[in-house]
Amino acid sequence: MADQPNVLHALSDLVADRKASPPAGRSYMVSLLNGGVPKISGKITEEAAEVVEAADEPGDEGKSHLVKEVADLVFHSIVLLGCRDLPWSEVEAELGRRFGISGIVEKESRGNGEAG
Ligand SMILES: N=c1c2ncn([C@@H]3O[C@H](COP(=O)(O)OP(=O)(O)OP(=O)(O)O)[C@@H](O)[C@H]3O)c2ncn1[C@@H]1O[C@H](COP(=O)(O)O)[C@@H](O)[C@H]1O
Repeated sequence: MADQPNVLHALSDLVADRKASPPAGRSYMVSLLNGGVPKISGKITEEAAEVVEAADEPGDEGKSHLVKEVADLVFHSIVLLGCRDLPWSEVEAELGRRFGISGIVEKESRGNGEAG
């Protein structure tokens, strides 16, 4: 699975499956889903802080740590989306919609001021 390009979709599908039919055994995903938005949001806050901490760690070890922390953040974000019955494909579609549009232009189109 780790080498497959669509692991994000597979994880998103798994969240929906776990939500619909929680397995009998231990499942971290199910423990997150049982805690709902407050629990998952708390983990996302923690994971975001860990990404920031890892961001400027030196060398290859620091880079490897940063990758792991970003993976944790993305994983928990996918679980949050699933908790709200949203598939990862909605995020991809939104990023696809924005692709090629300057962030400054895109933010102006939201009607709430300048980017950055
Ligand atoms: N991709 C993940 C995944 N990424 C991160 N995690 C868990 O997220 C948690 C991260 O929490 P913490 O940061 O508190 O962990 P930590 O050990 O303190 O880490 P650091 O603080 O050192 O960064 C750990 O328990 C990780 O195991 C994940 N748990 C599950 N998955 C996927 O979800 C699938 C289903 O999982 P279960 O529902 O548990 O079977 C698995 O097969 C995996 O494919």
